[in-house]
Amino acid sequence: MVLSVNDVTVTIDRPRRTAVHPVRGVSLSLKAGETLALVGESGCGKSMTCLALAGLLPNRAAIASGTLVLDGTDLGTLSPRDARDLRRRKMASVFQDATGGLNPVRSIGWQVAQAVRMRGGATRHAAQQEAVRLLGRVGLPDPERRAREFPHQFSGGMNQRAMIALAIAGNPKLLIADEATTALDVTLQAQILELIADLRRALGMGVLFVTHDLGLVAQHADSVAVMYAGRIVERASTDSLFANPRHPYTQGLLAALPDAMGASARLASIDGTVPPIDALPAGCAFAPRCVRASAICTSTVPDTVRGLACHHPGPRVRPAVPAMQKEYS
Ligand SMILES: Nc1ncnc2c1ncn2[C@@H]1O[C@H](COP(=O)(O)OP(=O)(O)OP(=O)(O)O)[C@@H](O)[C@H]1O
Repeated sequence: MVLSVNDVTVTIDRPRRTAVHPVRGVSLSLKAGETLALVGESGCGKSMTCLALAGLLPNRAAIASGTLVLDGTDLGTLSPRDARDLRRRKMASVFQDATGGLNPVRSIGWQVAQAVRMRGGATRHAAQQEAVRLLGRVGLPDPERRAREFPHQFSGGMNQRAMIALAIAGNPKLLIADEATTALDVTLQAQILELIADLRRALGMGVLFVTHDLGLVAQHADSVAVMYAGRIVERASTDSLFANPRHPYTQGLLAALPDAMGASARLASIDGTVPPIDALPAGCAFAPRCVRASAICTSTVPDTVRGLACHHPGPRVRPAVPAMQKEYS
């Protein structure tokens, strides 16, 4: 396993108020070469999960319990410094707002070359050449010249591409991409996802990606974890999740997909909203929005059994949305 996340809870301390838990008992695993998509509505805890894995939680937020095993090493057994080093060597992350991840006083090429050297141990010259090649691969025109430029000379989209080059430089074992390509135009987004897929296949990189786009999930992910109010409510292979979602929340998300045939672009969003994390209902957090909720749902949090956390899992009641075909294997 490239990554095992076991029962991880993230706590945010709040001055003079009770702490909140944006991530609650999350378990995930990722094999080499596998792509796992993390999906769910806004505010479900996807970004907090990624930040926890990447060691980038904001102030006052921390992993309160659970374990993270990265490429065979339990990060909890390491000193903070060693944990940071291990993460730096083995994993890379790209978030939607890229600019914060770049150093303003170093050229783009220098930064990518540094990442190549840090992970791969290449010579300086080879790392510089590799940096130019990577900048070309993420779609930067004239990469040799662009490599000498600084982040402020780049547009937002170009910086996003530079961040992706930086992330995949030196072949990390694990790539965490949190809405990493959302800001890019559709063609470039497709190119970058293809590039990531190439690297995944060629180098056995594990990819955890967060997206709101279920079409991308169908095309690029091997498996899917559906998150709701800080918990994983359903985990399954992409094929089985799209063909036979079992959790009412997953069924709601899939029903919100426009008809794959384009016949009706019905966006039937799920009634209600995600509860705020400081006012979660007792029992299953989805119960107030759930068509199948019964008394037990409002009193008892469901255990996760074979990847499903639901008291009443079952086939969907709505008409089926045609399963989307995977474009890449
Ligand atoms: N610093 C903070 N203090 C308190 N609560 C926070 C803080 N940061 C985030 N949250 C809360 O944590 C929860 C999870 O947020 P998170 O950003 O992980 O969701 P998300 O699923 O990634 O949403 P999106 O798709 O919009 O990025 C939300 O309810 C959010 O309001």
